[in-house]
Amino acid sequence: MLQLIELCARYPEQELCFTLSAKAGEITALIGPSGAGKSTLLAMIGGFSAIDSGQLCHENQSLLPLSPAHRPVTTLFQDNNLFWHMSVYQNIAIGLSPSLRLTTDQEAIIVQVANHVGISELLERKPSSLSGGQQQRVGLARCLARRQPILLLDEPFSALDPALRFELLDLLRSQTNQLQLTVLLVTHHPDEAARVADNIAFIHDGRILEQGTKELLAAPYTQELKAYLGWGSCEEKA
Ligand SMILES: Nc1ncnc2c1ncn2[C@@H]1O[C@H](COP(=O)(O)OP(=O)(O)OP(=O)(O)O)[C@@H](O)[C@H]1O
Repeated sequence: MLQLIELCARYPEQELCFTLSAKAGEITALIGPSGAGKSTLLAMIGGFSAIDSGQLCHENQSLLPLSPAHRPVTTLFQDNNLFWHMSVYQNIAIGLSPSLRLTTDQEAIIVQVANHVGISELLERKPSSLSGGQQQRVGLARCLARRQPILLLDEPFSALDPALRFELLDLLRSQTNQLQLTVLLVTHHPDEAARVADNIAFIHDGRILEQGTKELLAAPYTQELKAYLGWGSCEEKA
């Protein structure tokens, strides 16, 4: 279980404070308007953003004393940080060993993960020769190969067309179940949250204003979530 208890960061413009629990094998979607604090929340968990107070625990151990490299966390961004001069295989390998010197076990992990995400045929190619969807599969493979229990995704598939987005979300869903990952997914698409998330947290002005299952999207409680979803007065009355 990943637990955030009043985990706060204070900036001159805004205070962000989050209380959230996320279980292994589950996807929590973080939705909310631009500037609400979604990406900063992921950065706080990953250790890339300052924390002023509160608790951050995984399996009852505090992550706060740990540097980013030592946290049980891996992150995938929309810009997947692939290295263009390296092969797909090397791009996955670098997530396991910066020197690219791999053990036999690590080599086996790469082959297995490539198979799971459907890029076995692409391992010798360079990322520049791949489609956007294939590149994001490689980025996801790099994250999965690291075998970290917490996977953070910041709008990873936003640039893809809807069919491809859903295909990759379904892949994420199956890998979350299979590897019992704890997944936090930032998305600007409520339809993505509805498709794959076990839980949805609506973030507004640095706080989680509402959370629940996907029913939240059909029956929002606060005016802020209604406004975010684009509900007008007609829908509210219906
Ligand atoms: N390093 C920082 N310095 C100052 N303010 C910061 C810093 N990091 C985050 N913030 C504050 O946190 C707010 C939330 O930003 P964040 O990028 O997390 O929002 P977001 O919900 O991910 O937005 P978007 O959907 O547009 O990516 C910012 O508007 C800013 O007030």
